[in-house]
Amino acid sequence: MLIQPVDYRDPDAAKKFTESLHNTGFGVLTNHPLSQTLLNTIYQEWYEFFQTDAKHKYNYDTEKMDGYFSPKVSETAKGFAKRDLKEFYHVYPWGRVPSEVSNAAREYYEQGNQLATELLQWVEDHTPADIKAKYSMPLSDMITDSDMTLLRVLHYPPLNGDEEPDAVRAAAHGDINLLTVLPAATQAGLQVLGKDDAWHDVPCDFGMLIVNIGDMLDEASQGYYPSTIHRVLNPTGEEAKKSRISLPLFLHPRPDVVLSERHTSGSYLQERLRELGVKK
Ligand SMILES: O=C(O)CCC(=O)C(=O)O
Ligand SMILES: [Fe+2]
Repeated sequence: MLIQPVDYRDPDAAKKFTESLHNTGFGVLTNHPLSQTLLNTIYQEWYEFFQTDAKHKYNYDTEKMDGYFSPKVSETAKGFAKRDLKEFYHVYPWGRVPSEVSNAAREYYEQGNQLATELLQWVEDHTPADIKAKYSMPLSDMITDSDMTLLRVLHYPPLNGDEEPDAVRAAAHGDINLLTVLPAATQAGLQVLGKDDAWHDVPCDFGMLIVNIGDMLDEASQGYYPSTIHRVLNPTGEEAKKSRISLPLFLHPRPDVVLSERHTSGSYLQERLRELGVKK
């Protein structure tokens, strides 16, 4: 399976990009409008933040889910026994941002949310009529005034060899939300499970933007846009001595939005968070 990067400036970008999402659950954009300077600032200052004990002042709120998730509470992917080798911080528009970092993450949240909104419109415009007829409302309306979209700043620490056997940076999982927007991280490692049942590297050259479908859009589109399983591999050799920082933005609808006959966005999220072991 080859995920073919699409140039955001191509007049046919929306068509090519949504075809890729339909066929693979993933799409990759080049020449996207997100500021690389802003991304570099975030990678640098949050890397430094994760090196300090200050992070513990912001331990995550078990109800609202904003704040810092240490490696001890980090997610266990559905069906796995070992926790992922990662720590992360959830930024919500109404939530806490550490005083140790600048406003860059909030600025990026705005930019990322705007682009995600445009890409969701592409998805909607290229949904076949029979599938579209089953959306409870236009996709763009599902996110209007939503304050559930979250920016996750992820730090995968260097591996020192005493990790539990079988523990990986991110075990195979699908995302919960509608769409995920993920700028190329500071290191390779992201792979997607193809229809051929083999793992494939996701193109991740510097400056690329990776977008993938989450379970909520899979549910609402009855699988037309498939949520695809992905993982982050442990690096080896010299790469293992380095941290990896990545920055997924998870686009979420309002909790009251009806996704399907079975689920609202709210009921779906609560079920999935319990499965991940981060919520009781
Ligand atoms: O770090 C990455 O490249 C991907 C992270 C991811 O899949 C997630 O947090 O859901
Ligand atoms: Fe993911």
